[in-house]
Amino acid sequence: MLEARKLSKSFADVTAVKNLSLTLESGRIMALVGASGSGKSTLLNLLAGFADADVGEVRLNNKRVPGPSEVLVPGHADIRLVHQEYQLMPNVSVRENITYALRFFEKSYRDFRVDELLRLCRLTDVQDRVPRQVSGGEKQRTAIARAIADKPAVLLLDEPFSHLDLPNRIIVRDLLFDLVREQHTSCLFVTHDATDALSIADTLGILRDGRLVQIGPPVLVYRQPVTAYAARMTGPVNVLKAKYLPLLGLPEPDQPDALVCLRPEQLQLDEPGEGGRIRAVFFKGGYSEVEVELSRYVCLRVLTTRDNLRAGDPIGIRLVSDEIWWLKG
Ligand SMILES: Nc1ncnc2c1ncn2[C@@H]1O[C@H](COP(=O)(O)OP(=O)(O)OP(=O)(O)O)[C@@H](O)[C@H]1O
Repeated sequence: MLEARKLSKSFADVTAVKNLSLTLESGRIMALVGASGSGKSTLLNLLAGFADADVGEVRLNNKRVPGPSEVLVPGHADIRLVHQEYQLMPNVSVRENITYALRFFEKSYRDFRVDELLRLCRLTDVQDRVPRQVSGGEKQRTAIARAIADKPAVLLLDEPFSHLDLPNRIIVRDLLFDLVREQHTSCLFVTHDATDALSIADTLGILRDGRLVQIGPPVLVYRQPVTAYAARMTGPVNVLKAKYLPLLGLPEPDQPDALVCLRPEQLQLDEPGEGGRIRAVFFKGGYSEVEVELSRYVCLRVLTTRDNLRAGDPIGIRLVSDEIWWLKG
């Protein structure tokens, strides 16, 4: 179990991580979602023992993870961090990059384990190529294979999906699932895009300005975000003042200036009502996202499978259910 206890870290006048605590259970996947500059990379460096915390500590299975100022070689034997830039050795093959991580093991085990890792990470066919001869997805899987070669307890990943196309994202997602299931590795990854995090993580945290503003099961964070920021970081959303709810057929609220969060799938297109008009239609494949102007001040996003809609068409909107989520800020 990896624990962060009240971690804080500042650089000059910037506090990158503020009083942050979290617990990563073994064999689980945690995702932390945050905008650029929210402290994601700094937190990973603290968790991996590559940066000294100003306050607080990191513990792995109840033992303190020392920072770089306390050890000769920074880092921890049971915690691995895969950087966004992969940091592979450029002049040796994919196979040798992975083998290097096992250089202290006997040759027979090393060969067996490298073959196993190549299979797990779907790299067998490109094992003899050097990094510049493989795709971005293959480079990243090489970095992951190297990181997990000697079965660390914890794998930390910085933006593992951000440079990948959809097929490669699915491969990495499946790889992380297999890792957790077969080797009981704990994974924590940070990302600015919650799309993959929602489907893969057991726990989803929202980072803002170095603080963990919310953490919980992805379904809960998605449906009950505490703030507009948490709502927006977890997917398309309509955030509006409660005083506009009567435009959707709801009664006047007691707190007109409170914010409510309506996911596009909570709304449906309806017969043209009073003044509703389509502002834009974005085709998304299996569905379209439609922006509907209900008034001068209210424009809502709605999902639909209808494909006969055009900007300018009059349209109405109704709520699929009366469940409205009120934001706290
Ligand atoms: N070595 C450093 N010196 C000074 N400031 C730093 C340093 N590293 C990070 N910061 C600052 O700390 C804050 C958090 O940075 P961090 O890189 O952790 O954020 P991030 O969420 O990973 O951002 P991104 O998604 O853009 O990589 C930022 O304001 C950044 O400018």
